Amino acid sequence: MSNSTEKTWVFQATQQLVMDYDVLLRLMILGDSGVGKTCLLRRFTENEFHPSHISTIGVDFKMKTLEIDGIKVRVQIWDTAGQERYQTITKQYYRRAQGIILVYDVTNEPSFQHIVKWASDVDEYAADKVQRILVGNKSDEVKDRQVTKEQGSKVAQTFGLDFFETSAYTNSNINESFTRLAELVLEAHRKEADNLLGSLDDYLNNTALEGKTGSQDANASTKRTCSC
Ligand SMILES: Nc1nc2c(ncn2[C@@H]2O[C@H](COP(=O)(O)OP(=O)(O)OP(=O)(O)O)[C@@H](O)[C@H]2O)c(=O)[nH]1
Repeated sequence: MSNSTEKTWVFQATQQLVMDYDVLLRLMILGDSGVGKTCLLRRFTENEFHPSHISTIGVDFKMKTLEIDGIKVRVQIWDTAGQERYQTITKQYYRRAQGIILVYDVTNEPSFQHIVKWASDVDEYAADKVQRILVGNKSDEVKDRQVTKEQGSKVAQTFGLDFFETSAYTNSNINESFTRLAELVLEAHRKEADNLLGSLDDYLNNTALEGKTGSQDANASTKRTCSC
């Protein structure tokens, strides 16, 4: 391959990568050790389920692209360790998350009670605008259930969160949960983007008007409008 062909190929490949999505979102999964955070993520990104529990060390992440309202949304999802000893590390990632899934295990009452603690950590360490949903995982475990759907729903209502019961094992409500969180983040940030675009429009309209009324500035305002 000649040098210039190689450069063209690299440019095209890079361009392809760059064009692969419209928006990048950063989501995060929090909850006690063993509630199924890694399994939820693997089911969502790879459609796989692993019956063994290998505790996450620190933070891991996976990516997936979704299409929401015609927008290609690339989601980067951080899977955090539930074990207490990694909390100093994981808390360092909270601030950059735009959306957080708080997970408990419906067969494990203490993991449900700890949701209050996870939610207060989010309040303390995450960004003000962070979007959150509540997930009760392992809904397939009918016999061993300790937390009812109504209890989950009530806590979600108290915190003002959307609520899903999921099963990474049977693939129930997995896409729905992740997609809902991505939608909430998009909504929150779209308002911001719309406001910015609104201000830009106002600015351009005003400078265009100035251009019509004031002869001195006419050229300058036309240039500003064109360069956008
Ligand atoms: N029955 C059932 N088991 C599940 C489900 N999700 C996860 N598990 C099991 O629960 C155990 C823990 O799952 P993990 O995904 O490793 O848990 P985790 O929350 O990532 O744990 P840490 O990394 O220690 O924080 C594993 O044995 C999984 O197979 C589910 O939906 N149904």
